[in-house]
Amino acid sequence: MKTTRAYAPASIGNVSLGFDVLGAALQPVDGTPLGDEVEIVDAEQYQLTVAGPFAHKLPSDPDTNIVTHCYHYFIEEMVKAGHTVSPVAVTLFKNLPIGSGLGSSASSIVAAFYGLNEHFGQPFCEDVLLLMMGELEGQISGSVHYDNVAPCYLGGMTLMTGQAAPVTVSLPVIQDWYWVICYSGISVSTSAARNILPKEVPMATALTFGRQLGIFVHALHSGDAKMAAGVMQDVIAEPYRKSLLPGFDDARDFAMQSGALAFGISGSGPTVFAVCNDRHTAEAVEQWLTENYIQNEDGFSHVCRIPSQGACQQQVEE
Ligand SMILES: Nc1ncnc2c1ncn2[C@@H]1O[C@H](COP(=O)(O)OP(=O)(O)O)[C@@H](O)[C@H]1O
Ligand SMILES: N[C@@H](CCOP(=O)(O)O)C(=O)O
Repeated sequence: MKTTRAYAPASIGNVSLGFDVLGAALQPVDGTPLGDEVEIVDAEQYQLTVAGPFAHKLPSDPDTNIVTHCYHYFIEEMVKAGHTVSPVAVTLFKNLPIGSGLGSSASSIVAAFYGLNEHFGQPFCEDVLLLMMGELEGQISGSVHYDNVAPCYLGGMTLMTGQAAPVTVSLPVIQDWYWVICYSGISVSTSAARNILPKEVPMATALTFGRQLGIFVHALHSGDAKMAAGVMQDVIAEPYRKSLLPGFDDARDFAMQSGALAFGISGSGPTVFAVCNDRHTAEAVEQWLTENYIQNEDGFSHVCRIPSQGACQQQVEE
């Protein structure tokens, strides 16, 4: 019986300066896995089982789990494309907290689509899979955005093109940077955090957004870390969303005074991230955030790098 196991990492959406168009995959430096996993096995009929530390926070009806939606969508597309299909049973290992700002739904979606594509012999190419992933992410958050699914699937830091092919391009990353992330333990719904944003932005904000994104991409390509960090401010979402994040301003003040190069909200929060030049500063910021930003036993923090690999297959235990 064929079994496929797939892992898809956590990610930072927006990265402060690229609302909905910029994202980065995450990998803790200590090697701890930080992402959802799926195991897919040939079966008589479709069935979803959930396991893992955050499984109990998922909707109890498997039909409302995003992984089930991914399965039906994938199978429909296979049939439309003339492929033969056979049912599978899926186990989702829900390792990422829901509503955390770490691309939790994206991680489940990417693990499911990537795993199914591998299981069925890669019927779909990268861009087609990405379009499917974005579509499903849109069903959860209320609008299609690729800033979590793209880095989660492909790894690295990715910039969305707004085109069907390529959906995304990979940016160079500053290899020296450490990315501290801290999840406070509370849940913030992405769709609610989108609804509090104004539907239009003033001209001055649009000009700042465009300038920052252009300069950031230029700085990454020329390896200018100082210039890149200098434009990592969120003029679109953070001014509104930080009211949903208790302790946000204190956390930013501490991180910046401690030598962090940038600080912001990961996705729609409540996870925050700090960019640091060296491991010592990163560990000091992580320790402070652990002691002061975390609000309950679900919270955690990690010092991370941006991995070049995104979703991957894992060895199946016999
Ligand atoms: N496999 C899944 N992973 C995460 N959320 C899921 C999953 N299946 C269904 N959901 C539902 O989707 C919504 C995800 O909320 P959202 O705030 O977008 O999470 P996140 O920002 O962590 O991706 C929640 O209502 C959750 O119950
Ligand atoms: N660009 C999106 C990113 C949401 O990320 P999540 O991890 O909170 O789902 C947004 O800012 O709404």
